[in-house]
Amino acid sequence: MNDDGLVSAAAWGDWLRAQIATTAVVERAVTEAHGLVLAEDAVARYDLPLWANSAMDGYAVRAADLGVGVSLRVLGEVPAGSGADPEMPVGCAVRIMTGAAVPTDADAVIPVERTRSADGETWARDTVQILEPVAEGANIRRPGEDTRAGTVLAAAGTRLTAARQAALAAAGVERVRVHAAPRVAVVVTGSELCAPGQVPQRGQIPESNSVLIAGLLREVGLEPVAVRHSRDDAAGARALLAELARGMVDSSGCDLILTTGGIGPGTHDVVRIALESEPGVRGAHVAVRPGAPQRAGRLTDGPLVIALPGNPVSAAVSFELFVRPVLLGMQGAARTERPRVQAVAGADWRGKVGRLQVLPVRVDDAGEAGRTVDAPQLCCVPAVNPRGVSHAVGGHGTADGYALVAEDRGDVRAGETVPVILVGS
Ligand SMILES: Nc1nc2c(c(=O)[nH]1)N[C@H]1C(S)=C(S)[C@@H](COP(=O)(O)OP(=O)(O)OC[C@H]3O[C@@H](n4cnc5c(N)ncnc54)[C@H](O)[C@@H]3O)O[C@H]1N2
Ligand code: MOO
Repeated sequence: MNDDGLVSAAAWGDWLRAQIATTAVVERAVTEAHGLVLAEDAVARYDLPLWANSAMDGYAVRAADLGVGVSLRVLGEVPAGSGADPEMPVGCAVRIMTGAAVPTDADAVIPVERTRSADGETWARDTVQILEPVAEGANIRRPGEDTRAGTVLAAAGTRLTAARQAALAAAGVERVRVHAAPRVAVVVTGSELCAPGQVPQRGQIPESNSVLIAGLLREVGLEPVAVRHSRDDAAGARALLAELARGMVDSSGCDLILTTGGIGPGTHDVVRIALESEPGVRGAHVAVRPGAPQRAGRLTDGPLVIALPGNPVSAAVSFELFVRPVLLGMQGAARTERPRVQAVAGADWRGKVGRLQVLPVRVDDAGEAGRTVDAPQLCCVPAVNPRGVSHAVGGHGTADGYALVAEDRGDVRAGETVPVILVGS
């Protein structure tokens, strides 16, 4: 790959992946591991459910004792959390609550609604009458019917979502081995940028890329270790990158520096100027719209740097296509790309053969495009004007996803199907 040559999006992604070093493997409490990627399989320690337990508030019974109008002697009560296992002679019942361990002698639970007490109260004290019998096994959640002890609940390479974390906690897994979260520093560049809340003077704009990139990092479970702004001053930008590379952000340094802006051919494009002398850093014109200019590589004895274009939508698209997979790859994730869904285009738009087009779209399941098809399905319409995407930070904020129009496709016509990455929920 030549510096500043035209490369496909796939080739640029492959080259970036080849630069990745996976982060250290560390042990964490399951409760502290949300969003991290498992370095080893996590195996259920307990059966789920752990005990035969009741799915209903009612009476633990022997199914063979039941019949319409039959009365059973009530021996007592087993609430959830009780360790009691009362003996149940024939013709007896025990009040039992949802989640409570079912007595060994019982083989069914009859919901309280299918019973009557002698005194008209909901719950019988001494004798309960059966209104509608249940079959053997009814309303008992069997040990291991969900998951057996010894089952791999989450394989190495899996990211711990809240649901996976909860599954591990429920199955008695206390600690997991995970890849440490990559430490990411963010640098935005541009002398035209003013801080949020400051009133822009002529030529200035409110800075938004740091909000975008820090937020996208949080959406992938990472808190940036530093967010800095460099003016368009080459010496200052070089000094800031060197400072971050030396690990002066905090005592532990960073694994990745993400920059936005300043990578074009302009006289003030300071990130390009600062990185041009770095032997491990490559620049390329990637065949993708938006997000064509890209520069990345490893600083000498230092972290990986990925320099994204400054246009806000170009930066966001570049993050989705190139940075997110790198962040997950650094953590050994088995899956580094989001799934794609098919959606019907609700409008015509122009494409360009030879470029992967990544168009921010609004997606719904009954929108304008729904009228062009018989069955309800996902529809997408451009969230920005397809002729001017890269700067359209406002329209981009209304998008739910990115339509991906392949390099060989060109124009898209209403009613055609396009793959979409959903990002907005
Ligand atoms: N002669 C050429 N000019 C440009 C080319 C080219 O190939 N030849 N490519 C264009 C494309 S495509 C892109 S993308 C941009 C990339 O330029 P930079 O990465 O150098 O970005 P900047 O010039 O610094 O900024 C571009 C644009 O984005 C705004 N911006 C930058 N940072 C922020 C921020 N933190 N928050 C909000 N907005 C930001 C900036 O004001 C500019 O409007 O180059 C084209 N030009
Ligand atoms: O590549 Mo630029 O990101 O099209 O606007």
